[in-house]
Amino acid sequence: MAVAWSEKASSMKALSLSLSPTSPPVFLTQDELKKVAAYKAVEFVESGMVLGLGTGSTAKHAVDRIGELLCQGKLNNIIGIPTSKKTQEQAISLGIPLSDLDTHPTIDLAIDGADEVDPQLNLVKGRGGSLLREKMVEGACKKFVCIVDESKLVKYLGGSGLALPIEVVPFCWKFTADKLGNLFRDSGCVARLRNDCKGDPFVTDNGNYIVDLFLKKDIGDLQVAGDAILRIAGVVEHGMFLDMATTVIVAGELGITIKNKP
Ligand SMILES: O=C(CO)[C@H](O)[C@H](O)COP(=O)(O)O
Repeated sequence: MAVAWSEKASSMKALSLSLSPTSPPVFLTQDELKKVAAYKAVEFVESGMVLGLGTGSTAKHAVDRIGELLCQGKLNNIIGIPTSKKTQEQAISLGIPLSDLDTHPTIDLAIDGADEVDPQLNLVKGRGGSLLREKMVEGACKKFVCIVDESKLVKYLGGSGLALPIEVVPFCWKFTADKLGNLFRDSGCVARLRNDCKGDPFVTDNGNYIVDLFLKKDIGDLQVAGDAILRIAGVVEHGMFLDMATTVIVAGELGITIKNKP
């Protein structure tokens, strides 16, 4: 479904879409596209749902929108399960009631962004560092709607040239990083510890580190690669979300495309 923009979507009031094929497409910024995808995803939310709340600049728009609809009384009895401390803080500031997986092990719907989306709707996530909680929450969902702007679409995971994040325990992280690099050595892989803005190791919400894998080419069977990564002692989780997204909403210059898992 390609839809032409009728107005610039800098505010959601302005976000009305025209189905007329004659409407000229309007250029939107990347953040506006993220907001468009996020607002579309929130249309799937119904009162009474337990919701997985994603992390990142795209998911932030969805959480804002859910808070706005709650405040307006257009949604009721929502329970949010945040995927990071940052999202937890945002949800609290918006008055979204929160819980956790211990209390709500089944989630109706999760909405979250991604760093890469391949044609089979496999994802790379975790460049924001929240991949472990995201995978736990989104793995517990009946429906996982992934929201991206079109720059996130790739032919194969790793194809953007950006990192595949791996969460590792801090203990002897270099040993683990070397093992990860060796695993994909034939693909020219480089493994690098992620640093924060002060140059110290980036620490996740779970007290772990992130090793970023820069893959130079297609690593082939993703399930096999993911299993091999998880077999390395010291690895906590990897950022490939395979066969997890039930729907991907892509906002692009020509409109919204909704891709559903077959
Ligand atoms: O996986 C994530 C955080 O761990 C994010 O969803 C991913 O990095 C996309 O972020 P953004 O919406 O800011 O582009």
